[in-house]
Amino acid sequence: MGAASSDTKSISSLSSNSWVHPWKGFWNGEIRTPSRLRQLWDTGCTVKNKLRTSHQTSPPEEKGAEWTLPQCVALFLPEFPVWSPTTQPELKILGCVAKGSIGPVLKVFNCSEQKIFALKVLPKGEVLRRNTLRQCKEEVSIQRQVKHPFIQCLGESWQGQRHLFIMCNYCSYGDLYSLWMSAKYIDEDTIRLFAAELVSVLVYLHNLGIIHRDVKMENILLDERGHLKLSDFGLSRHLPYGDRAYTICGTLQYMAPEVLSGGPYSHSADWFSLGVLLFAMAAGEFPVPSATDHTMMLERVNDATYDIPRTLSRGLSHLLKELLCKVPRQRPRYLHQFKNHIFFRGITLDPALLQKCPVDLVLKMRKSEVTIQSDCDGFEDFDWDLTQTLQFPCPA
Ligand SMILES: Nc1ncnc2c1ncn2[C@@H]1O[C@H](COP(=O)(O)OP(=O)(O)OP(=O)(O)O)[C@@H](O)[C@H]1O
Repeated sequence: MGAASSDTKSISSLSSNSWVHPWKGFWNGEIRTPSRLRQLWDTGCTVKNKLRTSHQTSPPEEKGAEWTLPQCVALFLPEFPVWSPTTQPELKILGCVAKGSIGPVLKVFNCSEQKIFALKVLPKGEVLRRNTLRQCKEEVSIQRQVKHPFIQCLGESWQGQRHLFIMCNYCSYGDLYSLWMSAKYIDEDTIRLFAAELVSVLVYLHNLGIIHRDVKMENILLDERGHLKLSDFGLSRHLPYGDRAYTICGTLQYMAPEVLSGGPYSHSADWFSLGVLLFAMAAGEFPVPSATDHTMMLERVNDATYDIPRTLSRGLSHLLKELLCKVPRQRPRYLHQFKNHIFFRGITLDPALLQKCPVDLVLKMRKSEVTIQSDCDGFEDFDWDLTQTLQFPCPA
């Protein structure tokens, strides 16, 4: 299949220097809550050591006293609650599915539910160092809000001593990128079905006022019936219709020119990314070769004429040209525009009906199940027994 993307890592323009403030606050600040978690932190200790020694500094038992919740817990609430020992599921690590940008994605077995899940592990220190706390909370809050057959919805999220955990259903057929790399050819019927599923997802998200900002093959998982699940809401945000965003973020090869130039941009940037994705699936290579930074990438996108292979149908060629249009407001974005589009003639855009269509290509390629590595990127134990270690009531 086509050329591999040389730069498919998600980027964000958030300054790497700006971690200083949240990190400082992490140690110094106090958040007043009526919790009994108090006096946990002695200046200069590591998070781990502090938690280990916390039982030696038991809080007073005065009734009505106001207690201090340590920032290393409070900062991540309420999106990442602390679970009490009785509600913690027993998880067994089966291996590492991928090394994510901040932490690994693990395959775990939930012994109580007898079911396999994917678990994203985010080290708290790394989240703060990269100044991505707000983004992590937004990721969870958006994934909790959305319910759609072609979206990877959130199972659970919680925090431990040093890590944040985000648990989702496990997709055993991996992601669209692996399928694209291993398939010699993706037929137009399969592309149409995938495109229809993604159109229904993006229209749904945009109607909720959510922009995904990282639509790419690696972030689209395949379920056991071969249907798509849009995942990784790590760069998503709430953006009410009519509002504009300015952060340069996403994955270079998929970014719309208005994102590469620093905005203003809106939901239509997601439609451009879909255009790049469909082009790559149909043509076997990306419309524009990857550059090393966003300035060079912008130059390339601005100069691009898009050589759409003549072998593609008229409908698909039209759709690609429209989605890859450099003028954001001229890209299609409403459901009726897609419903009436020649490429979608004869196919429904109703997610419930789409789910019933078989995806032969994926089912034929069942063998290409995800390879699991035993090396879990340094992650060894679930340090989530926060309340057990502290012997205090759970604040969440
Ligand atoms: N529910 C899941 N089931 C199976 N595999 C998954 C699941 N969630 C994620 N993965 C795998 O893990 C990879 C990384 O996941 P994800 O994109 O959510 O993490 P990330 O830290 O944001 O990584 P990146 O920054 O590289 O996108 C995915 O490309 C996919 O291959």
